[in-house]
Amino acid sequence: MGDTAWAVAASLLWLAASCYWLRPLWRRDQPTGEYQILVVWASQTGQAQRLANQALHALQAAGHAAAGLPLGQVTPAQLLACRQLWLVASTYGDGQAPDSAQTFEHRLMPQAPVLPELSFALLGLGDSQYPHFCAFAKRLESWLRDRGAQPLQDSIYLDNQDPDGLVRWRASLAQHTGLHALPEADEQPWQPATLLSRSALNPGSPGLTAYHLSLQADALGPWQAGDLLELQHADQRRLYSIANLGAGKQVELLVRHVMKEDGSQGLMSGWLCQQAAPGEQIEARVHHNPSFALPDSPAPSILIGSGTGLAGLRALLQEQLQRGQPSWLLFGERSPEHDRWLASELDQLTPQQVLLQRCFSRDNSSADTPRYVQELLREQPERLQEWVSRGASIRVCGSMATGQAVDSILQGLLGAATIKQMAADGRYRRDIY
Ligand SMILES: Cc1cc2nc3c(=O)[nH]c(=O)nc-3n(C[C@H](O)[C@H](O)[C@H](O)COP(=O)(O)O)c2cc1C
Repeated sequence: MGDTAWAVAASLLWLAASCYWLRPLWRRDQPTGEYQILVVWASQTGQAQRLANQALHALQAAGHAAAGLPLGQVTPAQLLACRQLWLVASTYGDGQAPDSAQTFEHRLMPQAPVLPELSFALLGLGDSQYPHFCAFAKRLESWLRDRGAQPLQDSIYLDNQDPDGLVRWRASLAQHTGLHALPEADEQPWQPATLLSRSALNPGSPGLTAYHLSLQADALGPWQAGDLLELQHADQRRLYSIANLGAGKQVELLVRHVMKEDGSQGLMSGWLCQQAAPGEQIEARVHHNPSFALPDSPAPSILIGSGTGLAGLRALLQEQLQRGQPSWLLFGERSPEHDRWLASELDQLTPQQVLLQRCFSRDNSSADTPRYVQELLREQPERLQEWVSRGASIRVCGSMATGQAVDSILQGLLGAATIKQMAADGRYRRDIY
């Protein structure tokens, strides 16, 4: 093709892309959905999704034509056609929408027409220890009110799964569905799990010791990579990322032995990492977290994390190995001598199976050596582009600080729009804590 032909082709492409992005998203003449009631969730780690599913089952059991879907998949036509919206939304990051709902907030919300025929009930999930409590759910509420939608009741903002708020939400569901006995929350029953083995992952590390634990749990039921295990002991409950695939009856965790500044230890981690002897039992149940699972269609994956964030990434890596798909694993810890976690297992994988890159915050070998995973990533923009263009999904697991630093590098290297689109498509997900 000559230069002129290239220029014409490029202009046509640009015009088509502009028309796509600038097309009116909210049109009343679009084909309408068939459901009068929509139950919609915006969830990062599955809790909002579980509560929304419970609401959906209640509405369906009462004979309503209701459909459930994640906020990121709601189309303008569906919202314009439906009469009642039940919405459960968590807040993530620093007052942000969960990753999968970001496109909805930034692209669809600003363009919405008035919705005076719509009624809504909203349940916000959050934690008041964060400065922007339930901020995303509150933005959704004021957006709906601005658009003329009518609240069915006062919105409920749940602080850390506060039981009173949950009772109010269940009561409002019962009132609107006409059902007296609501289906129980979509929780798994508690099951006994026996501690089988415990080994230190980082003996001699300048950081707190972390352990690789294995628990026998015959009645636990299946789980998939990305799911979490909730443990209950002495009135304490904690959620941990499951570190292995759910084929057998043994569930593995990577747990840091938490020591507080006053010298006391974390109650659950103290029990798991020190007090419990092999053979002792604890109660456990699986929390499904489908949004962190890998997309259904096989593709490469980029797994980024630090510390015990390796747990969730290891389960995903095992799934990739089973699928015969390559992974790029970037793992950060403290000491190059003592923090090569799971080295005997990871180092024997072939470069075709996993491109393994470690970095250490206390690595003094040279001033230029990357110390954090975000620095490792920043050094390799071409490789990142190439993996993403091959359809790779990105999963980030670890501390909030790591998650945010990686996010800003990814936005810088791939562009904010690409990251938003990848989040909406399930190709970019974070499990950070
Ligand atoms: C990394 C992280 C950031 C969070 N940020 C906020 C926040 O800014 N405001 C808030 O109210 N809750 C915040 N939360 C609490 C979650 O909204 C709360 O745990 C919720 O139940 C999660 O629901 P989900 O599993 O559906 O995502 C945060 C939780 C995590 C793990």
